[in-house]
Amino acid sequence: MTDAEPVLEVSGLRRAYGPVRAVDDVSFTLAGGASLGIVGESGSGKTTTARIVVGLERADAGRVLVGGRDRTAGGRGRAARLERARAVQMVFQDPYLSLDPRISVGAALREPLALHFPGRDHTARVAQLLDQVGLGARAAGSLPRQLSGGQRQRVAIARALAVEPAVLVLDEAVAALDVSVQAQILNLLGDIREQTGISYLFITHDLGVVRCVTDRVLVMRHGAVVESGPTDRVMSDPRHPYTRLLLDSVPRPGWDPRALAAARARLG
Ligand SMILES: Nc1ncnc2c1ncn2[C@@H]1O[C@H](COP(=O)(O)OP(=O)(O)OP(=O)(O)O)[C@@H](O)[C@H]1O
Repeated sequence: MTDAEPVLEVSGLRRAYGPVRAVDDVSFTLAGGASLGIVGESGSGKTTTARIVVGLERADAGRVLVGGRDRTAGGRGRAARLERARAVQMVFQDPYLSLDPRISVGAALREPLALHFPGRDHTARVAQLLDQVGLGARAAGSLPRQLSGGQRQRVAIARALAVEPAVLVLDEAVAALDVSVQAQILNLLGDIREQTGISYLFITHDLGVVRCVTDRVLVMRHGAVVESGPTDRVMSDPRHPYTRLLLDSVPRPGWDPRALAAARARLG
């Protein structure tokens, strides 16, 4: 954990869908260069929280400050939306859905660059982004279907990084990948954080992922935060019974950090 200024401050967030309290008074901060996990079972409110943070969903109450600026109110105009998008970007679970099948990788990367930095030549930046996510410049000419699932997720990450956001929100970003590819993508995300000082908000149901890539974790249940703290402490000494239950019922056998470490070692 760093002592850096918070890049993201969320306080008193609430969102209900009819009688369902999807997000029920959620507060947290994310420091510059830090990685915070939000864990919880299906329906606990993780995705709704993430979508409010990036501006895809409105909150009934509460505040979202990014870089000290309030992003909760207003923000419907084009300039406000662009400004928010520059600060916070999101990577989704399924790059098949987030990448347009008709658009080449190079064009997909040029899109946000043209939107945010119009009138410039982005050729060098596209090559740099592909390099940053471990894809060669030749990938620029490929269509999504010509790439593997892991390569597509690398493209989605590159596109999210294009505008150099302060915060990347990753919603189950490795859940659709098989274990060895998950390990590669988690490694890549670790490297990118080290190189750029970007902050991550990592939404996942997978405690193995949390252990690998976060320094702090927030445990959600029924829309509320039941426990939070340094990941090591929460994993080794859970204080809330629900956290203990989650730890005792790791969702997929064989998906544990040792398997990840071994897969990483094999991949070099
Ligand atoms: N657009 C919506 N309309 C109605 N109910 C919704 C909507 N979005 C979420 N909910 C409900 O809010 C609750 C929290 O959902 P949310 O998707 O945030 O949880 P989650 O922890 O991300 O779960 P999952 O991992 O399954 O996505 C659930 O009960 C869900 O059914």
